[in-house]
Amino acid sequence: MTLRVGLSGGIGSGKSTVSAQLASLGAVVVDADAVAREVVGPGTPGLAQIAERFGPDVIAADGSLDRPALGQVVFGDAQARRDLEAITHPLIRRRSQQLFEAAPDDAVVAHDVPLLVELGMGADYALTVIVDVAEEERLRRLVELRGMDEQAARSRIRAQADDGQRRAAADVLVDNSGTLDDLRRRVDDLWSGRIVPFREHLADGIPGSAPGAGSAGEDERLRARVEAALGRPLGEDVDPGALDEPGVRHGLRRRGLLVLTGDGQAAAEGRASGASDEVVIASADPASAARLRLGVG
Ligand SMILES: CC(C)(COP(=O)(O)OP(=O)(O)OC[C@H]1O[C@@H](n2cnc3c(N)ncnc32)[C@H](O)[C@@H]1O)[C@@H](O)C(=O)NCCC(=O)NCCS
Ligand SMILES: Nc1ncnc2c1ncn2[C@@H]1O[C@H](COP(=O)(O)OP(=O)(O)OP(=O)(O)O)[C@@H](O)[C@H]1O
Repeated sequence: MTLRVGLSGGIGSGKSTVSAQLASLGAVVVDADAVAREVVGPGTPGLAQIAERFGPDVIAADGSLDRPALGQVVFGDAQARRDLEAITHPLIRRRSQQLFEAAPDDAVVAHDVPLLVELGMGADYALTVIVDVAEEERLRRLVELRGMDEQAARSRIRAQADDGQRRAAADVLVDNSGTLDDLRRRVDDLWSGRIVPFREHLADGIPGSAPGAGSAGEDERLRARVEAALGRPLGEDVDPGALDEPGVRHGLRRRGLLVLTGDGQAAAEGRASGASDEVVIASADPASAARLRLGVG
């Protein structure tokens, strides 16, 4: 089972820098901006639809998409941006799915997607990583280091979620307000401290202890985390369908919890309600023995 990590951040936050390092550490990176380019390449149906909606002014002399021209249109006009997204997002989703499926079974797939929060995609990932830098610093980097026009950068920032909304969606915040060296160390820590143990944990089918094997305090804390994710107290039985709801799954993962089938295998997405007549909730932290066994009511 691949471990899918969502990576996002505002424009200019350092996502590309982080995803390049994750790739060098062994992750398979699926880059939504690159996919977005591919699906509107010369001769594609995507490009034809854009030409139909936005007219010849956004097509360059060589027949390719004039990206700066289209950017000028859509980042100043929310309806035009929605129209563009209605064309491109289904194509981007389909192509990304193919790339996910092509990844080796035991891979860590890092999905670098600028609009993860805006599109409510948090529940798609085992871990959501947000690269965090205050807006004014991102603006400075975009203008000074990438030579972007300040007004153009501001209008893209306005088209995106704000820093608070992104932070609220994060399982892990990677602060990138320091130097590139600071960032490199943080990403190394993220890889060795969170991602690799998480993957090993999944691959092993969560070794070790039976439900109830944690200390009493640990088991109690686990129960409280599950109840917080569900938004209600747990009875003896739980409808596993309730655990499959995207908001709940996301809430469980944000609290570092994994849903397993009764035999201890990690439940695949949307399969907590599979064949088994019970589910087990475990802490994603390999050091914790706490397990909660829930009968299927
Ligand atoms: C408008 C386009 C042609 C401008 O192209 P350009 O080469 O100037 O920018 P590029 O695609 O490299 O994007 C750079 C950054 O702009 C921001 N951005 C791009 N699209 C959007 C959008 N729809 N809403 C908010 N921000 C966006 C992201 O931070 C992205 O990383 C292009 O961004 C586009 O086709 N956007 C629609 C597809 C999309 O939503 N892409 C985002 C990834 S899902
Ligand atoms: N800690 C840092 N200190 C200084 N410069 C940085 C730092 N992190 C990233 N940068 C630079 O800031 C710019 C933006 O970084 P990067 O391209 O990785 O961001 P991004 O989030 O991928 O942007 P986009 O949203 O446009 O895809 C780049 O020029 C990058 O080299």
